[in-house]
Amino acid sequence: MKILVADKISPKGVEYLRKQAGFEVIEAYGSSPEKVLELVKDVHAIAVRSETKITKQVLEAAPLLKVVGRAGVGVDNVDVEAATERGVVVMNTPAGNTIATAELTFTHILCGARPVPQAAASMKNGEWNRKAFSGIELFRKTLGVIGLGRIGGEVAKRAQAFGMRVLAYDPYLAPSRAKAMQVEIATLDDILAQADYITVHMPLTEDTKYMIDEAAFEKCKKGLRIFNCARGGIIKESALVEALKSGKVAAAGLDVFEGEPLAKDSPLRSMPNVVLTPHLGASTAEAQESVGIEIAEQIADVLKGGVIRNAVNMPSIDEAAIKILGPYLDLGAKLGTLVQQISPQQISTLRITYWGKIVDLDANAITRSIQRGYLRRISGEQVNFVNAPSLMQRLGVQVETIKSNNDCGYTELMAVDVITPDGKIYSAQGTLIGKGGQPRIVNINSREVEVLAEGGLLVLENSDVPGMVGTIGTILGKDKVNIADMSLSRLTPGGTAYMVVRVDTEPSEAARKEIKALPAIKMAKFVQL
Ligand SMILES: NC(=O)C1=CN([C@@H]2O[C@H](COP(=O)(O)OP(=O)(O)OC[C@H]3O[C@@H](n4cnc5c(N)ncnc54)[C@H](O)[C@@H]3O)[C@@H](O)[C@H]2O)C=CC1
Ligand SMILES: O=C(O)C(=O)COP(=O)(O)O
Repeated sequence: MKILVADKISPKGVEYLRKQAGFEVIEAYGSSPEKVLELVKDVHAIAVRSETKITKQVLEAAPLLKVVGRAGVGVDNVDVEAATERGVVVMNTPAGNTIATAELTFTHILCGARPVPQAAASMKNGEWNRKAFSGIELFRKTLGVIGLGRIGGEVAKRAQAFGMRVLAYDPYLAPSRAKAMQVEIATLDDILAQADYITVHMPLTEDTKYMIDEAAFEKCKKGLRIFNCARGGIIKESALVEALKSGKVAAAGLDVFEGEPLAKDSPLRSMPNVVLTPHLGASTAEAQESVGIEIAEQIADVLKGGVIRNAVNMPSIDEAAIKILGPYLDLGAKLGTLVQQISPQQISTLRITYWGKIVDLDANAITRSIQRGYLRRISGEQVNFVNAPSLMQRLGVQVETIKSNNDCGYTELMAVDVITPDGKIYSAQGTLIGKGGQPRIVNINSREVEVLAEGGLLVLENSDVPGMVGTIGTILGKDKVNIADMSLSRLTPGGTAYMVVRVDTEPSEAARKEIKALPAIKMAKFVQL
């Protein structure tokens, strides 16, 4: 397995990857986009920070790629949608650089209050100027924290220790977290109107882009001090420059920019009351060691087929959950492929119902496994846990899941129904039986059956006439196909009967034709689970 370390991560992380049996590590930092396209052609994993861009083109140039690991938080440099479609897991390390970034933010806040960088630069110039560099205090001032997640929360704590009043705006925040943090929950307008200091800590999204623009600065107090150690573009740079010029903003501290690296001629570089750092939030020894080792371990786990942690494009499943979920994922995949093989090619809905104990499990993972099973014969090797939902969406199939509390007659049961555009339903139900959780199919197309969900199944619908079992047995015997298991079902004697025959090997085309040609046979399908 080949791993490309495309941005500089901790040597300990690289070392961890090198030590894994069968892993080959290539370190190539600062490569041009063309060089990246060349480097990825035979790699199974790529480790990045925020520099190397993993675009759609890069993903297309990497047919073996399974995982992109981001040693840090923001995945803005990765085309996550394209990765998801290609079944590539994108993962980050959400907590490893929280403190480092909170501390850098606080450094910026302090430098916004007291012009230490400017005073230090003047000392280096041989000056002794005590008049030009006076400041203000943080004590009893109001700090507006926009985005009270991991980093915003740590900044708020530090501000409280400095005796600041903290207002927080975060529309997704649970009131209990705000209460626990002892911050005042506010609207964005409250913050703009009341804050002496504002700091932003959210990802750059459609909602957060230019959240602080000309109109927002209009609403602020004169002399505002503002900081961005999250993502460039949350504060509109051109509006900030104007607000600094007019005196509306007294000081600003920026670690991130609309374009990185920041243009040499950016007006921000020459403004005296602005402190700039080149995206250093996560650049501490501790944070880099933490995220570097973490991402290396996460990548190794994925490549070895183990747990998937901190994926941003699929639910993460830990080791304990995998142990519990394993048999359900297997049963789900089998039911998915079974219904696909007994139904028409075009369907409009895949409806999944869970009963009993399964209702309390992480159904999201099982639902993905069912979709992966359904797509196995349609999308082949390309389908996996990551892209199964988006492939279903591309086919225009709606996926519905129902958790039912009704009595289903089993301790646990899952049903997969496909509904065709003209409203016909094809279905399969399964459960786990015994200590080891043996997967059993207990219903096909509303007929009760009882067969182990494994290997090949001959699913037959026939008129309930004497001698059918013998006839089928003889045809299969002639074909040297051994019967492992058989289940018969009928609603009324002499009506339509259902026969599910589990076979050790696949019947030949000739044998299948012979079965289909029998006058009593209404439907005959060979299904491979
Ligand atoms: N300068 C640097 O080197 C670093 C920058 N970062 C960036 O810092 C930012 C925050 O990181 P974390 O705190 O770890 O993330 P987080 O996910 O813990 O917190 C983000 C918060 O933003 C909130 N949010 C989302 N949309 C919002 C909106 N429209 N208005 C207000 N709040 C909104 C969310 O509810 C969440 O609480 C990210 O953009 C990350 O990429 C992170 C690490 C280093
Ligand atoms: O983790 C983040 O979101 C960061 O912005 C840190 O970026 P970096 O790893 O220092 O290039």
